[in-house]
Amino acid sequence: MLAADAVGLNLAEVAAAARRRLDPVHWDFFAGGAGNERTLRANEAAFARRWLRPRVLRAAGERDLRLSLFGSPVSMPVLIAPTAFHRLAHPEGEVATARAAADAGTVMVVSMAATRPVEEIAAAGGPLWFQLYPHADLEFTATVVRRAVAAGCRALVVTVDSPVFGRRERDLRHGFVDLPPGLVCENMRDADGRVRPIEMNAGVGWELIGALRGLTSLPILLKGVLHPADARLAVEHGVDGVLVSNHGGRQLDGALATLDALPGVVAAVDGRVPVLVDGGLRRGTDVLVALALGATAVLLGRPVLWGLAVGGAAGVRHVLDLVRADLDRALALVGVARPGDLDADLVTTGAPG
Ligand SMILES: Cc1cc2nc3c(=O)[nH]c(=O)nc-3n(C[C@H](O)[C@H](O)[C@H](O)COP(=O)(O)O)c2cc1C
Ligand SMILES: CC(C)CC(=O)C(=O)O
Repeated sequence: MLAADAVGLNLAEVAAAARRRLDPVHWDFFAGGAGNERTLRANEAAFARRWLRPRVLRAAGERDLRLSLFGSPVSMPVLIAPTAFHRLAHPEGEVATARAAADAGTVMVVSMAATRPVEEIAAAGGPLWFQLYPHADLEFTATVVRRAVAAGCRALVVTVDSPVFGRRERDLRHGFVDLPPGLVCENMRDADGRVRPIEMNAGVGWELIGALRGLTSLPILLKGVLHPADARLAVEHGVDGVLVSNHGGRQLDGALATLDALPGVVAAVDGRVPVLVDGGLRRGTDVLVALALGATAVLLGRPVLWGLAVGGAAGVRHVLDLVRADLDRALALVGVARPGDLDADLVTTGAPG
């Protein structure tokens, strides 16, 4: 284990430690967002606008954070969001992240832009889900999906907020356009073993869901839904879960903060499938607010990369442990034992005082 004071007492301190260790170009790739980074900032700011109205004398007792998601049992409603290029943060890359996820008993969503083969990531532990960018070439998509399924991935997370690539000016300024020599997107190999470039696909429509259903019987989640009408369409097209996300502010700058989008999506979905959310969660109390507003679980993006940069698998584990302990304490302090028992009534935007 890492000494807590060596890596940080909270995620902001872990981020600061990561920044000291990382190449500034890679720090900016991880930390940055699109355009003016309004959405990037808004994700965290949305949590700062919520206040908790705890209940007292509820005799809630010991907390129990466990739940089961799409057939994957998890020890807490906090999962690892898909993020690209973990080998920029640590030589072991996604394998270290997967080991931490397995030790912590949670799901890691493997990015299609992972820098370790999905088979090696799976060997480090599970459960894993696999994130997919919808590629124009369905045959290629089929190759990738078959490989992820064979490796043991238990759900597909299809990213739909990226018909084109967001404009990330930090990367443009640094001229960071590709992985350094020696690193490739190991899961972008076609049937002949050649690595394809990551491609965005502006031509894809709702027929995608049916096409993916033809490839796999795995649960399908849509990642990147903000509009209630799309949430409704997603359910009508038979998706198994909706992930409210604006890609950590890296795609459409000016897009709504995910916490502000969440209640509309939850209302539109109306309990028919689980709603998950990511973006800007940095404290157990943030997790609690998202769950109270209707999310079944949340995902962490950047904080996992900070932990990885600081201490490999132990660093990621430290991040997950911090959030778990913080969530547990926050639940006790609002008088609730199980995340599923949280209620929107505990959260208010009312100004304090
Ligand atoms: C460096 C980085 C790389 C990312 N790569 C991917 C990716 O490959 N696929 C994807 O669907 N989302 C990707 N995302 C978005 C995350 O899955 C997630 O939506 C976002 O990071 C959550 O916000 P947070 O970083 O504030 O926790 C990436 C985010 C970051 C920061
Ligand atoms: C480089 C991309 C493939 C991944 C990424 O940065 C993102 O999805 O935000």
